[in-house]
Amino acid sequence: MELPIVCEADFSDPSYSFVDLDVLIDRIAGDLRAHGFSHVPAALPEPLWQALHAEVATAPAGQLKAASVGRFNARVANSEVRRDAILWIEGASDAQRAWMAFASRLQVELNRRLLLGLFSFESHFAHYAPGAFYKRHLDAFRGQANRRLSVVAYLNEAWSPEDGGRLVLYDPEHDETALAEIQPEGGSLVVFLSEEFPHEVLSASKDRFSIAGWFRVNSSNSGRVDPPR
Ligand SMILES: O=C(O)CCC(=O)C(=O)O
Ligand SMILES: [Fe+2]
Repeated sequence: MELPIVCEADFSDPSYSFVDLDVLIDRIAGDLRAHGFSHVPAALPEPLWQALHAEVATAPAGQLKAASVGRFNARVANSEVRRDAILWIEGASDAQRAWMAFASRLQVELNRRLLLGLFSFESHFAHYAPGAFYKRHLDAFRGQANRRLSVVAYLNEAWSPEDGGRLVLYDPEHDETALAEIQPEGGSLVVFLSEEFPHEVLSASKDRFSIAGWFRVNSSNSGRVDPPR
């Protein structure tokens, strides 16, 4: 589930490659530096997000599991908090490997530019059936967690404002203030500091598909001071 990045081999269909990856990563890094979050519409190549959409939308019944909340052995399904169903991405297809190769590149480049110390990446498909939501939450608990950066990619064709399903990002200082309300349009990408931004997923009137992922720092080092000389 949690895979240290070991290589950047490109296994994938050439139509999955990013045309201007450096420009995209520069933009994400600049936004993170200035605001702590980034929203880039039409970030992913269309053939890639469409292939990912096809995988999750046609997954055999029962492959996606009710998502849970809480940490470690306290994890429980809690349908009052979230109602999505998830499937972990572990490289089962060219499209999954292309997504993971993108995440790997993002990890390396953001570490280089922002010194975030990102160490590993995990991500899952998510399906929000009509009416499903994810109430306001933080992806990491300040001080304890090793989730440092959250990434969400949307996989929905022809989404319109009336369909609902927006991601609302709240201001870390005034958590009644919405900083951004993001439509889950296919190919768009949202990246934000996991410990900083409370956020929620509003219910939608149709099926909503996405990928949610997290970069972690190395838990065996986090919070430790340097050893004495
Ligand atoms: O799908 C989204 O817009 C965000 C999902 C989310 O917040 C999560 O899975 O933690
Ligand atoms: Fe979240």
